[in-house]
Amino acid sequence: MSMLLDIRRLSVSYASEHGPLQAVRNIDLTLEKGQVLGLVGESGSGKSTLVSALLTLLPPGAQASGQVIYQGQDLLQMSPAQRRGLRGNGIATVSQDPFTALNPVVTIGKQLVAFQHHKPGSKAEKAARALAMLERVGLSDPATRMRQYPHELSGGIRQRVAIAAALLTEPALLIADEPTTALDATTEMQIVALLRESRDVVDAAILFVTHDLHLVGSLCDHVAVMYAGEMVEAGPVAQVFAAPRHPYTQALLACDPARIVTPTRTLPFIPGHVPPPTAARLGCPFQPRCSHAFGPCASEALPTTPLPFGGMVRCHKVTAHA
Ligand SMILES: Nc1ncnc2c1ncn2[C@@H]1O[C@H](COP(=O)(O)OP(=O)(O)OP(=O)(O)O)[C@@H](O)[C@H]1O
Ligand code: NI
Repeated sequence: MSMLLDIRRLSVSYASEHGPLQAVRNIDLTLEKGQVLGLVGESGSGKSTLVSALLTLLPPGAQASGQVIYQGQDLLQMSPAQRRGLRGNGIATVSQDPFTALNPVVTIGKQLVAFQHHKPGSKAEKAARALAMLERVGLSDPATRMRQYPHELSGGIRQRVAIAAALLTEPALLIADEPTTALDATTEMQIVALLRESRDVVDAAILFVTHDLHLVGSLCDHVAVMYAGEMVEAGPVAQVFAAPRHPYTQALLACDPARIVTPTRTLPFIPGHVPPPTAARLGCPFQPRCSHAFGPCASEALPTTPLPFGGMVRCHKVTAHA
């Protein structure tokens, strides 16, 4: 497999009255062609900030440093024009709220044709492709859907249309940031199944952002775990789920409702709080909540330990026992 995305020492800070908010801290992350990577972490861990940085969509006042190398080019160094070209032709996104991707006053059909603006072919050919794609994402009566407006569709159908729109651009990277949060559990599983199939429709890598480890298990082959802006563990899902090394990953897995009794849609619960992004940081961010914490955890910079099958973990306890 070849490298598609190579994030190196990425840090992002937002400006605030109380000084800079360090939302993403020194993250290394890679994504290979064809991989489906789940990015997990509790609310506020910096997942969406990382996604905004790699889409170069950070708000004014935010600062990113490091490198985001996509198909050999550093996105952080590209001109806005270069990035626009790329976004239409390489990276596609599906967000939590498909309304943000769809224009409320234009029919679905017209929008799906417009999404292909940089692709060759006549309008009629593009409309035919749109129709076929709507069928492919599992919509009944796609011809009627083409004539409808976004508000005429249910949330689940809108999300399918948004995925169809993304796939029509034939992306090499599909980024889905909590695409199922607004949906009921049944529709959620249907959308996850659809995303799983999408990797065959186009030859895309998928970055799937969620706080739900259960969804990661059913969709992803790799997982990266963030905590308070830092990457704490990453690796193939099979390895990480079978033998999580970081106490935070262990706690998240232990809290996964699907692994306990009947699945619920509540967030995992670990006692304590995520440190605020304003805090100056020494040692491990999880230390105050960690039952395994010892000497160096509160004061010494986190070591990175490589794991078999390309994984890694950042934990003093792991290094001490290595
Ligand atoms: N535009 C912004 N300005 C200032 N601070 C921000 C901004 N966006 C996010 N933050 C802060 O950055 C930190 C990381 O937020 P982010 O949204 O990236 O986390 P997340 O992991 O995506 O959380 P969630 O699961 O809730 O979506 C949080 O402390 C958040 O309050
Ligand atoms: Ni988010």
